[in-house]
Amino acid sequence: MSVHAINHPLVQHKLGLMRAKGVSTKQFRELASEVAELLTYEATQHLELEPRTIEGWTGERIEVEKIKGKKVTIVPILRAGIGMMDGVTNLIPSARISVVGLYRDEQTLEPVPYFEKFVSDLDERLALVIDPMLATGGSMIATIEMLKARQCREIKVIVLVAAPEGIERVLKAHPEIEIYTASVDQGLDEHGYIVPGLGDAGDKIFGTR
Ligand SMILES: O=P(O)(O)OC[C@H]1O[C@H](OP(=O)(O)OP(=O)(O)O)[C@H](O)[C@@H]1O
Ligand SMILES: O=c1cc[nH]c(=O)[nH]1
Ligand SMILES: [Mg+2]
Repeated sequence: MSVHAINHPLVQHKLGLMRAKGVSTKQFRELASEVAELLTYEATQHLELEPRTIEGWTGERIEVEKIKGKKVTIVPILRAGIGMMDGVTNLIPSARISVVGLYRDEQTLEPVPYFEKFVSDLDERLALVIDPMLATGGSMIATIEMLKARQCREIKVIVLVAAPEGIERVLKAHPEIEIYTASVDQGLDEHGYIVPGLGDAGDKIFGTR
């Protein structure tokens, strides 16, 4: 299955608080981070482990497990993806951060790239792309293509809310991608906003407008 809608009660409760008219910047930002943390827990459940021998508390050698391979890279899509960073790094504190800057042109709804900075060795890392909103899917597809162009082979997407249109478009272009979300909403309005959605997540996280 490629879309994982996480119905955990804490996720649903927190997402419900985010949808309220008049939610404050502080509340929205805190909730975005908390939901991101819970979704990260789900998205990382298949990370491979490998055994490691350490000296245990008695002084005996014991075998424990550690996550295999190179450190995960988190890929926030600017701006709004930054609002999920604290939650994700709470769970994966040693992750490496790659940053993609994209905004969606308000008329064409096409993604406009303006920044990129990737960590090394993307071919050996799991990339967790984070953005609160998957609407038409344009921004996410552009990001996935930037990662694939750098030989990244394992990509998972974490979004707070997704529209069915965006999911379909991402999976048509990149069928192997796993999408983790707190909600698959009804669809898009005439301006490309998700309904019922969260409104403009970037504005709410940054306190703009
Ligand atoms: O699926 P799409 O149709 O591409 O839309 C989703 C994108 O739109 C929003 O960003 P926005 O362009 O508002 O930029 P911002 O984060 O700077 O506010 C959102 O955070 C996604 O990146
Ligand atoms: O509903 C939407 C769609 C795109 N970007 C947002 O911030 N919200
Ligand atoms: Mg925005």
